[in-house]
Amino acid sequence: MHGGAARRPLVELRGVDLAYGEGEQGMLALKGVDLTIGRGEFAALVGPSGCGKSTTLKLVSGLRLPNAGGVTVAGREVDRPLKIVGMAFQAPALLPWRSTLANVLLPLEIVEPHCRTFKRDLPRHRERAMALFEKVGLRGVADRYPWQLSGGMQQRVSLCRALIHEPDLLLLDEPFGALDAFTREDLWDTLKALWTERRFTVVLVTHDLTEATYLADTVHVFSQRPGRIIYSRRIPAECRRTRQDRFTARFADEVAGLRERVGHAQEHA
Ligand SMILES: Nc1ncnc2c1ncn2[C@@H]1O[C@H](COP(=O)(O)OP(=O)(O)OP(=O)(O)O)[C@@H](O)[C@H]1O
Repeated sequence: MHGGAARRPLVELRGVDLAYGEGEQGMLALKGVDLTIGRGEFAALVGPSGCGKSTTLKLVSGLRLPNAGGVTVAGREVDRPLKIVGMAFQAPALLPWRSTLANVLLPLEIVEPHCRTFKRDLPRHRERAMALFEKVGLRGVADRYPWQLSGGMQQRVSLCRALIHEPDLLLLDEPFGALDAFTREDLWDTLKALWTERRFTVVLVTHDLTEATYLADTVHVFSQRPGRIIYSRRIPAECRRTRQDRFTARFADEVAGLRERVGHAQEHA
């Protein structure tokens, strides 16, 4: 089954190969990847280490171009880095000499077309950042520096920075991987609330099958390298409404089913 096929697709990969390096020195990271993600969908990419999940995000964002096949976002072929995406990674990568607010406003300050009117629009941007802070539980931190914040707070700031320009597409590469379990689970709910309200499209790379099952509409499992998608599973809505849903037999079955597929991919290297 291919999740999102029923909705208007926002992201499409068709027969995509991607190699790092050239000729005999080259290494094929992805081979024949087909993936469709519907507008407003929350997709998770899981699979064995090194199977090409992060590489897939690089292709979607235009940081890498495929050696074969095509990548389209919103119906247009991706042939250069996209400006309509927000991105967040495992390391929050905040600039230590900038306040929290200045970190969050950075994309608006440097990326076209926002940078042209940044000064003029600053009051509006500030207001939007404050509303985001409020939403993600970061009240009162605007003037603090990143090094004055906990790891979980820094990751919340990174999420705000990824969302400040109201992107249609949010790409997340293990954003919760380095956090303790309690903070991670709080952030799941923060992200879920933001997504439920705004319905941007999300592509989340994660090793955590509980996280994938709780957050995503559709989970895609990659094979061992060279990666391709070997299984796509639409997660029933009743598994991921509230945090209590994570403690149900239904949820456990979903996670177990995915674990089996990932295990199978690992065995068939
Ligand atoms: N810039 C690069 N140059 C050369 N090889 C690379 C580069 N980036 C990734 N690779 C290789 O491509 C393969 C896929 O990497 P990628 O980071 O996409 O996998 P992943 O599934 O995200 O891995 P993990 O789950 O361990 O984070 C790996 O073998 C990796 O070593």
